[in-house]
Amino acid sequence: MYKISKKSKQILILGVSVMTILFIIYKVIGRNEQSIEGGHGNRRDAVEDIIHNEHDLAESSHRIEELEEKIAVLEKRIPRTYQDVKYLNYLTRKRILVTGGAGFVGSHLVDKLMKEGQEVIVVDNFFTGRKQNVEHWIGHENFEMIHHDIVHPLYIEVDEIYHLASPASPPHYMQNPVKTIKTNTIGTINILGLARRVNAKILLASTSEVYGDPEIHPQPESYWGHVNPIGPRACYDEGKRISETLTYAYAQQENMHVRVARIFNTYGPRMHMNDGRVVSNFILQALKSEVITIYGSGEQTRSFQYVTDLVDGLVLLMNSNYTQPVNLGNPVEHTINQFAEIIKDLLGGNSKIVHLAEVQDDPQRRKPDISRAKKYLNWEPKVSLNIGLQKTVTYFREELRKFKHSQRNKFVDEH
Ligand SMILES: O=C(O)[C@H]1O[C@H](OP(=O)(O)OP(=O)(O)OC[C@H]2O[C@@H](n3ccc(=O)[nH]c3=O)[C@H](O)[C@@H]2O)[C@H](O)[C@@H](O)[C@@H]1O
Repeated sequence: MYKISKKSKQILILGVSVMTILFIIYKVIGRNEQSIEGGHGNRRDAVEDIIHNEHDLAESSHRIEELEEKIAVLEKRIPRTYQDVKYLNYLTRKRILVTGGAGFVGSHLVDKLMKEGQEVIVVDNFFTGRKQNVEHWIGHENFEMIHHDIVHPLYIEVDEIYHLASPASPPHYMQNPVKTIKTNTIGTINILGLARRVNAKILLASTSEVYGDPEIHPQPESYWGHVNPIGPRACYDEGKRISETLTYAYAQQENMHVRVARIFNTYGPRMHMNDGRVVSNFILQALKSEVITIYGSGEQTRSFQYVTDLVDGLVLLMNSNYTQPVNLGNPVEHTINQFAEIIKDLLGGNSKIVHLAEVQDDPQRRKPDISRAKKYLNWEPKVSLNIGLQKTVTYFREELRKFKHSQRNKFVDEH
């Protein structure tokens, strides 16, 4: 028998093992190479897909741009209808800036000035103002809207300025007190600076809040007020007080034409649903059969004027020669308890009245002495509380309907 030596056996085993290992390594490398090649192929496909998609996207956005241009052209052909405006020739027509012109009061003033035939420029940062308040004038040749925050300087040419820009509802101005102060200090300086540069007459919308929690009743313009300078309302009260100070300082130093209106509680259509002031709160609560919320005892008083009375007064003041502050408000005074009952009676419904915590520094009695406005402007309010509230209720009913409709659509979209 052929005998294999022990050494040869070892060499043979070693050789077979090496061959096996080499074979395994070869197989593994081969597979990897294959997968690398395959990977390259997938990536190439993916890159091609991306290029293809980008091309599609570019083509689609180009097509969308084309369609948008076409829509714009077609829209221009649709005749828009506007409320009638008077025709004024270029000698009598004024260019009037309304800061805060998309707000509740501002937009009613814009309506009045537009109908008079003036050229109106609205400046608003839309913090509390809304485009929908003035959308019925968009596109009119006498109307222009600028999205601008008056804490930055503004350079335009105007003849008159109604300076209304500032949040006015307590929950709104307290929500961002620093912004409220900036608007009423830096913002007012910017607008006074603009008035000085272009020699425009300027009317400042001040407020009954400059009287703070008054110790004199009713409040005449000669009263200096009772304001807590570090309380939660101070951002607005002191903001408006410094606005008045600035206005008269500019008037004296720069020989400018100024007017100051101290506006008392005002209500009407276009108040925001979230305005938070008593008129909108009570009406909405009664319409929704929710509880009517009285802050504190409800024995504090207010005197409510309808917004169109106010804007009539603002325009009369601007056109007068009177330069001292003028109260604009309705002197018919009610306690908040009485006002809640008035709203309940008007709307029927079964809302309950509840008393919540009292608001800090809430003025306890407020009623304007309007003898100045009567004497110098021949102005007094015309719209009774009953008529004004009915118009406001009609507006809020419609707002609620639109809101419910939008909520229903939202629900349908989401499901
Ligand atoms: O409406 C206005 O024109 C004025 O509104 C506010 O002053 P305020 O009188 O405090 O206005 P509201 O928030 O409407 O409050 C009036 C009274 O009703 C009370 N209130 C308000 C809301 C509510 O839900 N329940 C309620 O009892 C308040 O505590 C306050 O005593 C602003 O600070 C003024 O600048 C602005 O000129």
